[in-house]
Amino acid sequence: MIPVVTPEEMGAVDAAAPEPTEVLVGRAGAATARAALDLLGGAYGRRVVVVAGKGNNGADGRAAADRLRRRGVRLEVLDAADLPDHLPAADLLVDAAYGTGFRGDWTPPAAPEGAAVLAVDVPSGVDGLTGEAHGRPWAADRTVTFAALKPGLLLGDGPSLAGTVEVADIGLDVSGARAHVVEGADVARWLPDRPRDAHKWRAACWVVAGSPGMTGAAHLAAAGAQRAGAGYVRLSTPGLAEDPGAPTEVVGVELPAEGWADRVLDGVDRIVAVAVGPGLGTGDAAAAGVRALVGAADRPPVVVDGDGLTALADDVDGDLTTARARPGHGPATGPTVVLTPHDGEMARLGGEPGAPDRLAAVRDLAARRGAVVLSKGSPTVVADPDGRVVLVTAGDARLATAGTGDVLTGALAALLAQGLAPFEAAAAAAHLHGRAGALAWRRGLVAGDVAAHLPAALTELPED
Ligand SMILES: NC(=O)C1=CN([C@@H]2O[C@H](COP(=O)(O)OP(=O)(O)OC[C@H]3O[C@@H](n4cnc5c(N)ncnc54)[C@H](OP(=O)(O)O)[C@@H]3O)[C@@H](O)[C@H]2O)[C@@H](O)CC1
Ligand SMILES: [K+]
Repeated sequence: MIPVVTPEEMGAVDAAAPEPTEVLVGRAGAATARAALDLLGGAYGRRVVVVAGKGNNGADGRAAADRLRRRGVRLEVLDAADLPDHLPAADLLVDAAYGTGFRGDWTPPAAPEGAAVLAVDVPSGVDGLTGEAHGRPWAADRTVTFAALKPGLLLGDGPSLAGTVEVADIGLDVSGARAHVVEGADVARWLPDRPRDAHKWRAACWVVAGSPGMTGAAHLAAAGAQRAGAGYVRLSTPGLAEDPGAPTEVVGVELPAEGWADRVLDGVDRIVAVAVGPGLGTGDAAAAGVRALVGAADRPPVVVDGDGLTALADDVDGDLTTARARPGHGPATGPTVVLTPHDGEMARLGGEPGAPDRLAAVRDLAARRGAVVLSKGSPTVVADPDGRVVLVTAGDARLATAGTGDVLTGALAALLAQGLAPFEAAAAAAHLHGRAGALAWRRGLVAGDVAAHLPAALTELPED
């Protein structure tokens, strides 16, 4: 996992560093110079303009300039506070105006025509916490950031202005980071090896979703569970007797339209995880069923999505979502519920979509609900009530198509059923789901394709 540290947290890391700032600035300058040389494809005779501010970000840029000059690069260092209307011609512009200490607005003259842009730590003008661009920052081809990623490189305008982001180690200890970006190697580590005596019940899950006449979401959730490695998928749509459209290998079990939660709880003996909510409808019976199931003391771990989340809207303090899973089912401690809201559902749950500090907003909701919260978006953010946060950058705009959320819900249930703890299951599901979308077609993608590509996403994981 790649650590993500807010500007404020970075200040504390910096204050705790045993080395003086000049030493850190020297290393930051060296890393910047290396990235510059890489972008330039050489040194001698290349023209580089460094725009440097008066803080440490500017100091990093000046330190890089010294190194580059010694390599024969033709350098001009310009003061960010006193820029000409037109910047001199250059092969590379190094943006070291402002870093995490930026405030206000930054509307510099245009970058020299044809010059590559290298941002130091964060593109100047981009808020290191929120990713919001203030003014008209230069769009970088590459950003070299120090010690850890900053949220502002991953959120808001950050990703489109930062270009390719590289984290340079400058000797700071970021082991206390509370947020991380998930990588394939993490997911590989979390997934259990398939045991030799694997039998279908080992990773059995039950999808309770859909409503009579509206079975698409249920089918997609079931397919997501199948393709993310569930050994057995049971599917029930309350009030629906026959479901000829369900995926072939799914085992249909009939549930009454009302009072179905008791029937589920009676039948979960060998079921390791339950998914509830997609397409269930917002009628009273559906909502009562969700509440009874989620609030039951003896249920397996459960992932709640879609209409299931609406049913939990009033459970503000998490009385239902903190119900303990029964012994032997799910983790002995920690949360046993995963909530997977998009922004609208997040607001319904009392969360704050669009909050400037998105990581804190998701973390707060998880703490209040006593549940893992997976906030869908770009990136997807997963928080545990204990304060841990991961960002999943694997997905892209292609996933913003109807039904992909249902696939994610099913995949998440399958990972819970394979024994992952809720936080890791949510992070892994979001990663695999994002990769499945990326591995599928560039255009014309439908949700079923995402499910169909989950095995490819699992297969491409590095060997643990
Ligand atoms: N963390 C670490 O451990 C390490 C961090 N390092 C580096 O330090 C960077 C953070 O440095 P920093 O704190 O000095 O802040 P920085 O971004 O240079 O800006 C603050 C200065 O700019 C000014 N200023 C701001 N906005 C302005 C505006 N719109 N227009 C005009 N002026 C404006 C502001 O002025 P003031 O508010 O004081 O008036 C202040 O003087 C970080 O991003 C990384 O690159 C590494 O060197 C090594 C280890
Ligand atoms: K910068």
